[in-house]
Amino acid sequence: MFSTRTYFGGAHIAMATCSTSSVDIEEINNPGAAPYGNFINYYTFNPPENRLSLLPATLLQDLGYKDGHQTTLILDVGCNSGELSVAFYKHVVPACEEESDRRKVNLLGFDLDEILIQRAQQNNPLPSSVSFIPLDITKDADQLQDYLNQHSCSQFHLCLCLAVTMWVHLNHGDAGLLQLLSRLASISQHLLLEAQPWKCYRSAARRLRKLGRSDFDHFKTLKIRGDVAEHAREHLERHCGMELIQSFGSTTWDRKLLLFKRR
Ligand SMILES: C[S@@+](CC[C@H](N)C(=O)[O-])C[C@H]1O[C@@H](n2cnc3c(N)ncnc32)[C@H](O)[C@@H]1O
Repeated sequence: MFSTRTYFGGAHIAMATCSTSSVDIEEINNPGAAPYGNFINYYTFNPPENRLSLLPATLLQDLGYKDGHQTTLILDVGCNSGELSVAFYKHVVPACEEESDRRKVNLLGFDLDEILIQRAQQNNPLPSSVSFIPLDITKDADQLQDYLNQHSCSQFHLCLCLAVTMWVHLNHGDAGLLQLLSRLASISQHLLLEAQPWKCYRSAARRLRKLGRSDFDHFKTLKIRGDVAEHAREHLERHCGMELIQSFGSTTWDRKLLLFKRR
């Protein structure tokens, strides 16, 4: 196992070393430097707009969460330094809305990397609506239940799980990936999922070997491989009571944004 944050000569390899335009951060970054995908400079390579441009600003209304009738809770899994969390919030809750309406939409972001969470907390421009906590989703999720209880809700209305699945999969194996999906499905009405494609796994493992470090704990024994997003869809639909309701197309990194809904 890796310690949560170990740096080996900087967290990224220069983009100039990459020859194809579709190469993405999980391929160009040094996984030895950020073995959980906890890159310190993630948003310099993957600005929030890359994904937000695919999502309608009316997403919450489209899902039936409108007119401030109820508290709407959003969960951001593996939120890194919080830039996408805040940008997503601003994207779906326009600034022109009354402050009271903004308060009715609350976003909780969490990440296992405490330093990234400190940065997210320090730079948070919307502390009355957006909050960040350190949490490893593969361990204990009591804090998520506490948050739901505080807001008198049984589930998050929308859960974002963007560019996290590969890191849980590589570090915790097939069982860890399926547990993650099951756990998120059990606490969410809607789940927006961006799973990294298999080519990113190969690149992450290759980079680690180049550093002379042992492989990710589970890479060679993974049975879930190939079309990971399709495997995730199957698991969510067959075992978690969710259904795919929309695909928002592919990002510039060739990743789909899949929206699931509790049946
Ligand atoms: C590639 S970044 C993606 C950040 C953000 N979700 C986005 O898409 O912009 C992956 C993040 O997942 C976090 N992460 C990985 N495994 C995690 C776990 N078990 N629990 C919580 N966060 C985790 C990493 O620390 C990292 O910040």
